[in-house]
Amino acid sequence: MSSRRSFRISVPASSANIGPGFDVLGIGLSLYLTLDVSVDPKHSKDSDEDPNNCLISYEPSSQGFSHVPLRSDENLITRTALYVLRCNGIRSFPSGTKVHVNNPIPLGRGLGSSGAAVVSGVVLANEIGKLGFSKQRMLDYCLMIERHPDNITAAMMGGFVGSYLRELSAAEMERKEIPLSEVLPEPAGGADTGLVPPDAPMDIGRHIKYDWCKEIRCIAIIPDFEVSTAESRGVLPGAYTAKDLVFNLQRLAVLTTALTRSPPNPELIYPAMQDRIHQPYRKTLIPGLTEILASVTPKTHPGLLGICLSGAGPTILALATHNFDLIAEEIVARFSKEGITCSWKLLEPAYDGMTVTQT
Ligand SMILES: Nc1ncnc2c1ncn2[C@@H]1O[C@H](COP(=O)(O)OP(=O)(O)OP(=O)(O)O)[C@@H](O)[C@H]1O
Ligand SMILES: N[C@@H](CCO)C(=O)O
Repeated sequence: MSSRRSFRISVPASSANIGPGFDVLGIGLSLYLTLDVSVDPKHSKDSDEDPNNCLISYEPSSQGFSHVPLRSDENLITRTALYVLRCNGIRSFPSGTKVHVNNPIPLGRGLGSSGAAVVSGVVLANEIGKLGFSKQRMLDYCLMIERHPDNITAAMMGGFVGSYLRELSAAEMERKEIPLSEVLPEPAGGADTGLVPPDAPMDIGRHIKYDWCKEIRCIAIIPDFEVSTAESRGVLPGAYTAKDLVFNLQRLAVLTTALTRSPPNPELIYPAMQDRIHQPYRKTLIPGLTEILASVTPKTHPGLLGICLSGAGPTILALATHNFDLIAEEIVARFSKEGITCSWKLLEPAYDGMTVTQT
């Protein structure tokens, strides 16, 4: 009997922060990274070319097709998987592993491409290594790699979520890979020294899934340039005034419930999506940001509920109930005045998050 296996992993894009919820709020969005995975020992020759037995390919229409690395210890998806496998005593992929990636999520635009890649990598290891982890346990591994829980939790769990990292003990903090400021800078677990990387602590991330008012849809206006999350965090200050913190906390408290109520109230939501913690500082990286956020309002554009920077930018997220084209075209036109071209997409929340299907 053949021991061939094949399955598909699907992980949604996400938008983090939603204005005041910096590093806290996220929404899974209906744009999916998929991995078609097969393990067939009869095809071991193909995968033997990779040091860890994994032949990676990308659909030509994928974002990043021309430049994402295809070596398994360099590609973010497979190096994440290798890290999880090695934590669990498995050094490499089984002979004959093939991973075909289809990625419609633009890279470095604030739509959670790295979060989706990390989630898919952890799930890949869980399936390949038959590790039997729950989504909650897989989140721990994801959070060892990408530290802010907002995109990761939305991608894994789906829907509209609030999340935080639990306080780590002194012993846990000593481990040099926690907290990582950004995505793993080095290949998984470093070079393959044969050492087992330290395992992820339990229950690093805590979350709650909110309801979502079904009339609200998500417009993503995506400029044609990248801002890396590292760069976009680099412009933030190290400390904030109590006034600015209270400004965000007050809005956050109202926003999470306002987005669940039907009919949604633009007079409550629009001001509740304002922020003083990250957006004002990121305007230096995103020409036109301040003007766009201030001038496209429910009064100028009926149907609009609220507007914010998506994740670390440069994508703008507009929440609306109707008039999607007019809202998107206005923002596209405003970016155009800055010499920036954009595309836009009308998306729904991805309520289920990551899924695995046997194929
Ligand atoms: N499908 C993928 N395959 C391989 N590498 C990927 C993939 N998706 C993302 N990456 C890596 O992640 C990088 C983008 O991560 P970054 O955190 O800067 O932006 P983002 O996740 O798109 O935005 P944000 O975190 O603000 O939502 C890419 O440049 C690439 O190195
Ligand atoms: N909360 C994060 C999301 C990007 O990963 C940020 O805004 O930097």
